[in-house]
Amino acid sequence: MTKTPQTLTIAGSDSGGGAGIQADLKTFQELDVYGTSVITAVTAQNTMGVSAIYPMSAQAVHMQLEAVASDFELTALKTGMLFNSEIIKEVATAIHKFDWKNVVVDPVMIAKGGADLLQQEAVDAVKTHLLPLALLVTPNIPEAEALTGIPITNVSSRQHAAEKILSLGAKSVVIKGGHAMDRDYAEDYFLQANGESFVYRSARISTKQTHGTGCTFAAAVTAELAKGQQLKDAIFTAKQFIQAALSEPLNIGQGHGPTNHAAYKARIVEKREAHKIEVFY
Ligand SMILES: Nc1ncnc2c1ncn2[C@@H]1O[C@H](COP(=O)(O)OP(=O)(O)O)[C@@H](O)[C@H]1O
Ligand SMILES: Cc1ncc(COP(=O)(O)OP(=O)(O)O)c(N)n1
Repeated sequence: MTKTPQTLTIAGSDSGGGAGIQADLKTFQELDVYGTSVITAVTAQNTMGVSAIYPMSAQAVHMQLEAVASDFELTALKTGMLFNSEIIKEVATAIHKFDWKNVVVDPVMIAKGGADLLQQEAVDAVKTHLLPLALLVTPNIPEAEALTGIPITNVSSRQHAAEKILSLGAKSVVIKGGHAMDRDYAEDYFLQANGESFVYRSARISTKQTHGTGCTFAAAVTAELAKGQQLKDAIFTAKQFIQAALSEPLNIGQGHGPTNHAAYKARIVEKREAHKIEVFY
């Protein structure tokens, strides 16, 4: 009997359900993998912003990691909001100890409303302890700039930043283009250590319902890796997943509403020419 692929998200809880652990588990479910979770922080959050953050102790994170490791056969995992360097070190130690593969690092730093989801002191810990363990790192443009110190203003600086992230030890990187609002497309740039690169481009959807796009994208890549997909195919599926999730808004909440995780299964992207994903080499 074939086993359901088992995955893990190590991230913060979003009480509004649009990002963090909640977005990850919904994405795992929609893509037919079993999701486990290690909660690093509890945020009081809704579509209008983050009003409080309660980080878990390193010991609480440690015990959750041990519990998951002792019972599940993980074939991929992702990290999201890790908040401080103590938690980052605990997570890195577990990845080493349990020899977990297919590690997707979403270097979450700042929420849409401006709240710090990673303490400033912890940026170096992400670079030193986590990036060398990553099969894939998925920064948005501001996160890639913070990791590299390179302002991303054009295709060439984006490539330069991606190269610098690989030089920190990650095996591959995708710099997501959601923040390049001046374009009528949303373009993600992928580069891996052997020099191979791809650009994934879709039409930019004009919507306020964008809360949790980054978490959902990284969770979709993780789910596909857990099923044994090649990295570049997993990223393609994730791009389709987020395009569908953005194109069928739920219109929930008064601020930046959540994306619609259920839309991908309805195969909306494949049916609409305007929502096709183009891949450039
Ligand atoms: N308005 C949009 N239309 C289409 N795709 C988008 C839009 N905004 C973001 N995306 C896609 O969502 C994913 C997450 O990107 P981004 O918003 O940059 O990350 P984050 O949520 O971490 O800031 C990427 O695949 C990006 O191309
Ligand atoms: C608990 C928690 N984790 C991560 C985020 C950031 O999510 P992201 O997908 O980058 O989306 P936005 O914050 O840009 O909507 C979060 N807000 N909360």
